[in-house]
Formats: sequence, C-alpha cells, structure tokens
Amino acid sequence: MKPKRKWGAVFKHALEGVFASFKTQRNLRVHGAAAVLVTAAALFFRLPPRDIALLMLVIALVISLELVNTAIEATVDLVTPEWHKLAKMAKDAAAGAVLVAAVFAVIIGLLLFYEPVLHWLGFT
Ligand SMILES: Nc1ncnc2c1ncn2[C@@H]1O[C@H](COP(=O)(O)OP(=O)(O)OP(=O)(O)O)[C@@H](O)[C@H]1O
Repeated sequence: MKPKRKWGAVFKHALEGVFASFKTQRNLRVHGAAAVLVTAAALFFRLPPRDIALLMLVIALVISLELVNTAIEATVDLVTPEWHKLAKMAKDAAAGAVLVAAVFAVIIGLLLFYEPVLHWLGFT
C-alpha cells in the first residue's frame, strides 16, 4: 500500500503545479494579470461584498480551468508526440472549457462594473 502523504507535501506539490504552470503558460499569466486588475478595480469602485464574491468565484473558475488545461496538454504530449485525432479532441475541448469560462467571466464583469463605472464617469 502507498504510504500516506503529509498535508504539507500535498500542499507543496499543488503549489509547485501552480507556479510551474504560471511559468510555462502565457495564457495563464494573462488571465492572472486580468484577475489582479479586476480585483483592484472592484476595490476602487467599492463593489458590494456579494459582487466581489461573485468576481472571486469566476476568477477561481477561469484560473482553475487554465490549470486543468495545462495538465491535459502535458498528459496528451506525454502519451503521444504524434498527431492524433483524440489528442486534438482532448486539447481542443480543454481549451474550449477555458474559453467558455472566460467569455462568461467577461459578461459577469460587464454586468457588475456597468453601473459603478457610469456613476463614476458622471452619467448617472
Ligand atoms: N498530438 C496532437 N494531435 C493532434 N492535434 C494536436 C496535437 N497537439 C496539438 N494539437 C492541436 O494543436 C492545438 C494547440 O496545441 P498545443 O499543445 O500547441 O497547445 P498550446 O498552443 O500550447 O495551447 P495553450 O496556448 O493553451 O498553451 C491543439 O488545440 C490541437 O488542436
């Protein structure tokens, strides 16, 4: 039987996965930067806690799916360096999952920032 890993080791490996993915995946860095900017804007416009919680949720969803996408890409590359229609399907579907989450994140962001930005610009 495999010996049980300590919580510290589990946490360390998970963090290594996050850092390695940020280091190698440009899209993940772009989404990370967008998340920092959106969070700063939410604080600047004093969005209500529930709106900030919703933003945190969609940010976590997009970043998590980027990490899963990275894992799937690495696994596919490990299994086959050759062109294969199943490899294409796995990678395209994983990228599609990130795209769907990112599009809905943008829509949610527009809905949440629309009023405070108009107010700040003096239109309401
Ligand atoms: N082994 C393969 N067989 C078939 N198609 C592949 C294979 N590897 C990659 N592809 C195709 O090329 C696309 C890009 O794959 P790649 O591994 O280069 O991802 P990437 O450009 O690094 O993605 P990301 O920008 O998200 O990191 C895939 O979505 C898929 O359509």
